[in-house]
Amino acid sequence: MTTANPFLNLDYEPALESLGDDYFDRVAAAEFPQHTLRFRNDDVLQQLGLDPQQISETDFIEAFGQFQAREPFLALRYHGYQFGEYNPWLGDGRGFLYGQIRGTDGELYDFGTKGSGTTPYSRTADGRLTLKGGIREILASEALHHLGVKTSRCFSLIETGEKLWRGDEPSPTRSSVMVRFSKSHIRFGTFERLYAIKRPDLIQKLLDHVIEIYYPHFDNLTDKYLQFYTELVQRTAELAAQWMSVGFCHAVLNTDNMSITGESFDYGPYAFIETLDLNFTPAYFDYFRRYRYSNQPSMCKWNLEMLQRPLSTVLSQTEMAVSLDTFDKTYHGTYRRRMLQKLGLDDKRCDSFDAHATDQLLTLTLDFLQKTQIGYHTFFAELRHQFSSLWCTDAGHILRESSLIAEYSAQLETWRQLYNQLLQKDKPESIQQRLKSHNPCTVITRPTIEAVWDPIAIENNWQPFYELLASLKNP
Ligand SMILES: Nc1ncnc2c1ncn2[C@@H]1O[C@H](COP(=O)(O)OP(=O)(O)OP(=O)(O)O)[C@@H](O)[C@H]1O
Ligand SMILES: [Mg+2]
Repeated sequence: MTTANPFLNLDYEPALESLGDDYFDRVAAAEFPQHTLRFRNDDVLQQLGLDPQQISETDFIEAFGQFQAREPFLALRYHGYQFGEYNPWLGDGRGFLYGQIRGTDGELYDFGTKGSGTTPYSRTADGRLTLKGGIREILASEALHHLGVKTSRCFSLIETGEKLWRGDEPSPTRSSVMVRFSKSHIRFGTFERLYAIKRPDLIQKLLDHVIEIYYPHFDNLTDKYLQFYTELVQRTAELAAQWMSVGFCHAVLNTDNMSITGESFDYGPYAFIETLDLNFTPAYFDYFRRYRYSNQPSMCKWNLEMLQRPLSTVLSQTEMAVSLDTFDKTYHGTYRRRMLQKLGLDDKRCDSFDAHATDQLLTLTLDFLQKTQIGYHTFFAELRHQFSSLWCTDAGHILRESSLIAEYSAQLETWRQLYNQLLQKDKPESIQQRLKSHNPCTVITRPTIEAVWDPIAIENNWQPFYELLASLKNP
């Protein structure tokens, strides 16, 4: 069918569909009573080579709210370990793969929905996404993206005019449908399901597909499966370090929420920390604090270990165990580099000359933030705003003007001396630039999200939300 709607004329590639029906169910989208476009991601349009000026609101609504003139929609099948227990009753219960499309970078991307209606995996639930849930996912993914975290993006959010009932939102609450733009919707749990149903043939076929598309540099190697697992370990360790440094707590690191590309996605009960509280646990239903802030690296590692079971049908578990052992080194290296950048230091130079001093500085900084429980983001924003070249010449000037730390100033003496020593070795302009690019002024802590949700809920005022989004672009 030819149409004027640019979304319907894109060259969708049936990459996953071509694997055959063992991996998904063909489903239909729900019909919604209303369609109001609340968010469109013009950055992503450009990534696809589309001119935002040429794309209208109607184009978005027809394609991603009414789901016109396109098929098949594929609800992907998967299982997963949820809070440590194996759950075979999962799968896309409120979403489907809408289509796969190449970006201008030559990479293949997925459009996947959330809130588009029931599927064979909805169990007793409604297949819907609340408007607030959609807004929270937009804010998380946009914030993380601009903080340099590898993440899925929201492509569109359309309010759909239904009333939904939820235990964790005042109900009835408003409904929406989202389209997400991600590297892949194949999850660790996609492999776990194939292992549970005893289909090693399908595991190998899917693995070949994953390597061909997402790890093509290994495609011709004889040990490509092991190379893939090793790189996935590294990508996941880097992702965990990215979350930890920006103070993000995902909150539901179940294996069905872990991407086979090492990208972050599924922003449900997540929260950014406000202080360096290692036990911070955003999900109220996480009774044992399994997914607390500080446990994220070890949970990612545990998930990678569970993935060894399905992969053991094509790979030696002993070799995978050796690869998994590289997790800690990659995690600590990435975390250290990112934290030094937050302190305005050149992480590369620190590696070569001052490894001991920088490690000590980092330990002192983290100890201070943990003991005092002063604002994590406020502290780093304060470095950004108060920095002056005097800090490089005289330790006494460091944060001297800061009311935030005034009462703790004495505790910071050793820290100041060490910081000054390391700052001396760099140009003030470079330090200032690093402090600026690694420490955002706006962080979407819970109060910040509530502050933009309230005007929407009370008087349908979207302005604060759009302003907050704009501020995330220029952290
Ligand atoms: N409202 C709902 N209706 C139907 N199924 C749901 C609903 N909410 C969650 N599920 C299903 O419950 C399981 C776990 O949900 P989870 O919140 O991790 O994923 P999700 O947020 O729905 O989707 P994604 O992981 O793609 O972001 C999945 O199988 C999901 O499809
Ligand atoms: Mg999920």
